[in-house]
Amino acid sequence: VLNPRNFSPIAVSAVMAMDPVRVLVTGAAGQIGYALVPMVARGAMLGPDQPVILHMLDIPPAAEALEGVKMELIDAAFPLLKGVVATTDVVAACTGVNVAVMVGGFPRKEGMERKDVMSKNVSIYKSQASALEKHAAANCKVLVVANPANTNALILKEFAPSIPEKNITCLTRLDHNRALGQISERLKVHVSDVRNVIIWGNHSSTQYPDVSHATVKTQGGEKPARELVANVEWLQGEFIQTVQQRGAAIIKARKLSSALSAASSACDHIRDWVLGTPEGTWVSMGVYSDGSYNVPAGLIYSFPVTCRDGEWSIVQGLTIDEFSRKKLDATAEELTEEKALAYSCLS
Ligand SMILES: NC(=O)c1ccc[n+]([C@@H]2O[C@H](COP(=O)([O-])OP(=O)(O)OC[C@H]3O[C@@H](n4cnc5c(N)ncnc54)[C@H](O)[C@@H]3O)[C@@H](O)[C@H]2O)c1
Ligand SMILES: O=C(O)C[C@H](O)C(=O)O
Repeated sequence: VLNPRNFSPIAVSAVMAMDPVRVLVTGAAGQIGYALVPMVARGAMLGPDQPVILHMLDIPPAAEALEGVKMELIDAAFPLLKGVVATTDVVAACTGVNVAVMVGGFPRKEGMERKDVMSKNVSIYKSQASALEKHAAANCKVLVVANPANTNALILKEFAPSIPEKNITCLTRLDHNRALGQISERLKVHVSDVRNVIIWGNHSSTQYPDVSHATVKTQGGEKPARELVANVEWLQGEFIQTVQQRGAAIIKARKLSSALSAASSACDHIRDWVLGTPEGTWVSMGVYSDGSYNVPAGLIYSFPVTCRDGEWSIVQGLTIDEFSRKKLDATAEELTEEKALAYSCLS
């Protein structure tokens, strides 16, 4: 995938003349898909100058709806959109894709725990892993959105051994953005002035939204968010629970899971991965653990990362206090259990 930030203005116009990037969205007839594909076609994912070809996959019962989404994409006359593949054939969907956003699956309904949806989803991810491995472009970047996102990504990684493990990630950027949003609401500051929150672990209610290193831009300079909030009880209680439970709160309110915020955060995730994170800013991504921060290796776990030249790196050297340590370990434990459960569903 091209990185327009590496080009001079003259070369950026050369990028326009280069090949479009092929972006796969699975579950494209669903509600996240419907919010996501226009964002991709408008350049919110890969930049305002990068042409794209959308590959949209869904299952046969959704084929007619998928065709309708394709009709709307044509009707919207997006200048960056150079083609649309709408299919129920996984091979056609995966062929030649540079970016794969895996949204397809069975969503959690009100009252369901995430574990309830696991068995329905891990078998989908096992079979789609093989299709991506065989047919996607070399170096395809994969983002798994469908829940259980971390464990689906892990299954995809395990059953697509020829895709580099660094290329398989899951979405915790929505949780990251939710944490930024809560701090901005509390302090009545603009959300873009808050940075460097961290989501550790699972995209579930055991995730640990951590503001220990977060800062807020003020007229007097950059200040620690903790100092400005000045309420440890709120930070260690209500704030964490609100972010952990936000997905459930949206389901309760909408009777559907979050869609526009999930789609927007998926664009943020890929954009920063491909184009790089701003200097001094990190974001949260679910990535394959290398044992950093004593998180067990071999899990897809959300860490603070910076991105450059299309590669993410885990931010190293952050101090972890005793409160945080317990939270990091609890969410790792849940992921270890999910991994075992996923394998038992597959066998
Ligand atoms: N990681 C996150 O932050 C996050 C946030 C919100 C939702 N989600 C998850 O994203 C997923 C999608 O949510 P949604 O609201 O769009 O659901 P949805 O039910 O509206 O859409 C899912 C789509 O996937 C399709 N699908 C089912 N099986 C498929 C398969 N094998 N291949 C391709 N497509 C398939 C369905 O037909 C449907 O069109 C859910 O698992 C949801 O829990 C994750
Ligand atoms: O929790 C869910 O299933 C919904 C989704 O993952 C979300 O965070 O909004």
